[in-house]
Amino acid sequence: MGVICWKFYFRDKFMRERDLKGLDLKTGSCTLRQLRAATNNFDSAGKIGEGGFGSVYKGKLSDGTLIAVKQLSPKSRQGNREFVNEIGMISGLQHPNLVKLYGCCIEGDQLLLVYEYMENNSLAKALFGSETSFLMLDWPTRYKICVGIARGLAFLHEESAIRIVHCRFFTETSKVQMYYWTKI
Ligand SMILES: Nc1ncnc2c1ncn2[C@@H]1O[C@H](COP(=O)(O)OP(=O)(O)OP(=O)(O)O)[C@@H](O)[C@H]1O
Repeated sequence: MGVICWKFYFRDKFMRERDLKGLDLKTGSCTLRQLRAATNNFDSAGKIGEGGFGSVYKGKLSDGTLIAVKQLSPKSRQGNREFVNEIGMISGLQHPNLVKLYGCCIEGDQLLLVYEYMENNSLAKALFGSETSFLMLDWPTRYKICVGIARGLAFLHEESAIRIVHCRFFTETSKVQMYYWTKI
């Protein structure tokens, strides 16, 4: 049994490394050590969400930049291949209404994506969250949020170098920055 697990582990690791080598990444890379330091060793107190890939942690780099670190869970419904696709697709995309990808980290069995931190978390939490995350949004602000989302989607669908159809769009997938600047 142990030998089979060992074989699968190394097969997965090899395939992931092979997939990543083929990608022309237009993003930086971070070390696991940097991200451990930034997130206080992935302290559960700093966990800000859970998505299809796994947990998301708030962190602070040594230069003071706030970041959101997505950690691929070994039990992730989405697999290594989707993770690699996400890096490949979004690493080259830039738009004011897309969350910036600062870099990624592939070390040992850890797969991590590092994004700009969005102060007000997800739109879902702003609209339907608990007392601490709920935001009182007036109609002009809601309108501004909708326009931001529409601009981001229009960019992905029609303006970016590679056309991307966002198939999983929910209030959870849009993030709200300070002053209600919305990004997807
Ligand atoms: N950049 C960020 N800044 C602040 N909070 C974030 C950020 N990214 C994710 N989060 C929080 O983590 C949660 C999960 O995000 P995540 O992007 O992993 O999942 P998702 O939005 O469902 O998309 P997917 O799983 O398809 O990548 C979000 O709902 C939000 O609460």
